[in-house]
Amino acid sequence: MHLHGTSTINDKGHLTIGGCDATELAQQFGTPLYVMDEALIRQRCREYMEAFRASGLQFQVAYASKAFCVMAMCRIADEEGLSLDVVSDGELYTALKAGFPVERIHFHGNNKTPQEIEMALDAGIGCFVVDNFVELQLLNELAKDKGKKVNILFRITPGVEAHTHEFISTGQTDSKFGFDLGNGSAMEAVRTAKALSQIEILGIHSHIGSQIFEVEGFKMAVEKVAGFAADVRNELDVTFQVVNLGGGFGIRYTGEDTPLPVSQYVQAITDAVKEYFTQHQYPVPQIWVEPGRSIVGDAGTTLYTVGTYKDIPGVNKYIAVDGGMTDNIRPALYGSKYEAMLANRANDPAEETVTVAGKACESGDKLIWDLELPRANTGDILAVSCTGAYNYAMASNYNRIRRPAVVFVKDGQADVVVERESHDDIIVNDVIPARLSKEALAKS
Ligand SMILES: Cc1ncc(COP(=O)(O)O)c(C=O)c1O
Ligand SMILES: N[C@@H](CCCC[NH3+])C(=O)O
Repeated sequence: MHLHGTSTINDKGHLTIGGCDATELAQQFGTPLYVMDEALIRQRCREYMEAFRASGLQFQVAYASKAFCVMAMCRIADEEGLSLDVVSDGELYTALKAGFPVERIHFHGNNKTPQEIEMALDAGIGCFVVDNFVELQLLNELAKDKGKKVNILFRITPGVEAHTHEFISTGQTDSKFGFDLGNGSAMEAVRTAKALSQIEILGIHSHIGSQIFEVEGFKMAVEKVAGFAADVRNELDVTFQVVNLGGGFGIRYTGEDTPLPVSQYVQAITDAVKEYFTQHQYPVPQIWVEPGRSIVGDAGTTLYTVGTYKDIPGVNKYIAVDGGMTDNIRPALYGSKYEAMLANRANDPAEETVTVAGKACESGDKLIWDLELPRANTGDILAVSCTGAYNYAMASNYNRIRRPAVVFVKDGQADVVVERESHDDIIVNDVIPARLSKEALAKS
């Protein structure tokens, strides 16, 4: 397993993260346990901020909180000077409760409810990334009711097609997100918004996909956005101050992944912005981005306790852990690959290839298909790396399995930032109607 961030092997042959012995963390906090390397999260935030500072452009780096949204993470994003992208009232509530400055929060989503819009307006949100015509009208009406003006970016689908880069999957025409550039609806959206009394047009937004390694897709998006901005200025006399290029910067889950350093993504984007906007004699706008995975992904490690072992001679060997698809749905959902090791026997040589299975009642509940490991024993601690993004965020209570705790580790200190769910948490929203109570049944 590749050792990310502050991870090392200590003289007991144990994996350590943030100066904490992972085997001891497992004992202290129980498993499954999400361990987040705080120094690595902060390092990634700083890499973005420094690369943008070096570009000389005005910018905002908005952490895409969908990747991992808990109050402690909002505090780190705030301390590091990032903005925040939220996509639901739940993420907004988390950020506000964490004291995140509301003017640096951006609200996304293709189907924001009236209640969500009102909550964001009441809070005084920094901007809405408007996705469609229904939202545009609704936003204007609700803002009028409240006597407020509201800043917006238009989310456009730039038509950067999947056939050029298979992984670029949200920027194409057939997408549930945004106003299409090619069919004229993006231009129509700007025309409509210009006539709406409460709407302040700040700029434009494009997000082309996730876990992207090359810079070409981003450059193509910038080229399209710059051309569109120039057309809008000519046709409608509207100048965009902000161009938001979304997230999608890839990370290394396994040796098959080949991400670039953050600074190279940022430089490619800022260079493209300078080049294409200057070509159109357009004032170079502020650049915003929305990285999620690349801020928190490789900072996360999940610790599990190995339970059962099953050898099907000549076919497969399974080790089962005390979590699985409920804390990491990504292998089952996308076929995602991960690396792992025995945290308590880090120096033991690999002896066999196993499939790591979860404990959910579902054949597809597998975390890793072909892991080289020493012969694992019941009670060993399995560490799966790169689980910081879209793991806790997408965790479920399937089979009424309780969601794990999350700890932040740094300089030998471990702090719980999310408590493990209790049995009572599992039933907290359950209601037994009076007619189904045991007493009522006894009477009938
Ligand atoms: C609009 C938008 N912004 C930002 C992100 C964050 O993407 P990533 O975690 O790949 O950086 C996403 C998710 O893909 C998204 O849909
Ligand atoms: N949840 C996805 C990414 C979706 C990005 C959100 N637009 C993942 O785990 O990789």
